[in-house]
Amino acid sequence: MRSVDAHLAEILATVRPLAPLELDLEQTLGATLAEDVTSPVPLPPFDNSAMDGYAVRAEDLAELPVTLPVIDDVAAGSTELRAVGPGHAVRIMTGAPLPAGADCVVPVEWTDGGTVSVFIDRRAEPGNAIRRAGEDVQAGEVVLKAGTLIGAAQLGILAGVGRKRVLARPRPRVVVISTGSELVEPGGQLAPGQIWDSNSFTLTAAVREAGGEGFRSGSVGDDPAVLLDRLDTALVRADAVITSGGVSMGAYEPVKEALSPLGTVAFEKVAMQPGMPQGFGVLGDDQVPIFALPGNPVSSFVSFQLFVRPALDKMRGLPAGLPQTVAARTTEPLRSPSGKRSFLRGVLAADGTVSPVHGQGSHQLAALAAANALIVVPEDVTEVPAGASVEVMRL
Ligand SMILES: Nc1nc2c(c(=O)[nH]1)N[C@H]1C(S)=C(S)[C@@H](COP(=O)(O)OP(=O)(O)OC[C@H]3O[C@@H](n4cnc5c(N)ncnc54)[C@H](O)[C@@H]3O)O[C@H]1N2
Ligand code: MOO
Ligand SMILES: [Mg+2]
Repeated sequence: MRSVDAHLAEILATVRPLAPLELDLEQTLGATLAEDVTSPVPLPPFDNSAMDGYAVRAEDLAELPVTLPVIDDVAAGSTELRAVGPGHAVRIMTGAPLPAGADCVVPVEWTDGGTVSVFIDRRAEPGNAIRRAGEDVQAGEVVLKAGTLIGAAQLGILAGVGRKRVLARPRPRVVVISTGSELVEPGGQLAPGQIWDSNSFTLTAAVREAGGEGFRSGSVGDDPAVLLDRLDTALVRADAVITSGGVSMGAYEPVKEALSPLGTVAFEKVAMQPGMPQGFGVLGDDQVPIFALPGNPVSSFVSFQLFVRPALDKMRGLPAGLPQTVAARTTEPLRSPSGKRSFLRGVLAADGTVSPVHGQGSHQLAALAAANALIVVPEDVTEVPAGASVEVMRL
């Protein structure tokens, strides 16, 4: 048997970061920047008002209350500005450029709101409610470094510095294929012996949660030839492929049968529970990674978290490794097979305790859905007493 760490190491040694592409701004959510992005201008580009109010000279507020003539009215976007002379006020809106001569803004709440003249009864210090040019970003400053994962805020600052296109590693495109002649699409009728296909949905959703683009290709039954045909189609658009089922010791194991002869996909027993039987390798001239995950729903889900997610991180140009763990105290005794790392499904509570869910079989998908964490029991531990500290991966 191969250890969890050795299996992941083999996977990470094989997968490569995707090549950067010029992406349209709107395609960049979840992509990873492949260039340092600088701002061509300072941000804000000009001194402007932080509040709706009146731009004045602070020296004119020396004696309060005071009434000043309103000589102009500037909205955000205004370009023709009259300078604020001594004893003058300009009505100004948030974001509007500060007129020359003014050195502070009096918020409208401190005034009578007048449009011809304004009555002010509260002092504003020089600089009050003014946002200075370059206060956020200097011209030429790097706002995002290569390697940054683009979320909503990062996408926002790309737009904020005027970028329409950026060089970034795209989200990996992953095709998900399930195998098994017992599978029926949800919504269809079950005949005796049949079940609804859940893995193709779970794994496609897991790809999306992990920052990839998931394409669900549905089930190919148990025929290795149909699988090979489906893989040919998938390879046209896929950066990686995931299959579920057909990798164990049965008489009909289409994934193993189809891929073993190619010599580029190895089927292993990984020393873990669940998820022991699985395969990994590459397909086609482009050496597209393929993850042949076990059919049991919990086994394929756990294998995804341990192996596919880090591989997708690497393809995205992000740091890649086993999911982080946190320490927790188990509320119940735990058992684990000797020589395998166990990933028990549990509920991690706010008080730092974790409770294994009822139903630890690798077919028990409802129990997985009730869990929010995997309790990791090392290979050399077979029993953990209640109250002991355990490592936990959040789901
Ligand atoms: N003699 C042995 N039998 C089995 C072994 C073994 O070592 N010796 N390993 C067991 C373990 S562990 C696992 S895990 C499974 C792996 O099975 P396969 O990858 O070959 O998957 P299948 O046989 O196709 O299906 C297993 C199980 O999962 C259900 N399944 C499959 N696909 C789906 C799907 N898309 N949605 C929902 N459920 C699915 C399928 O109906 C089976 O119940 O092998 C054990 N056997
Ligand atoms: O390893 Mo299997 O994944 O236990 O059910
Ligand atoms: Mg099987």
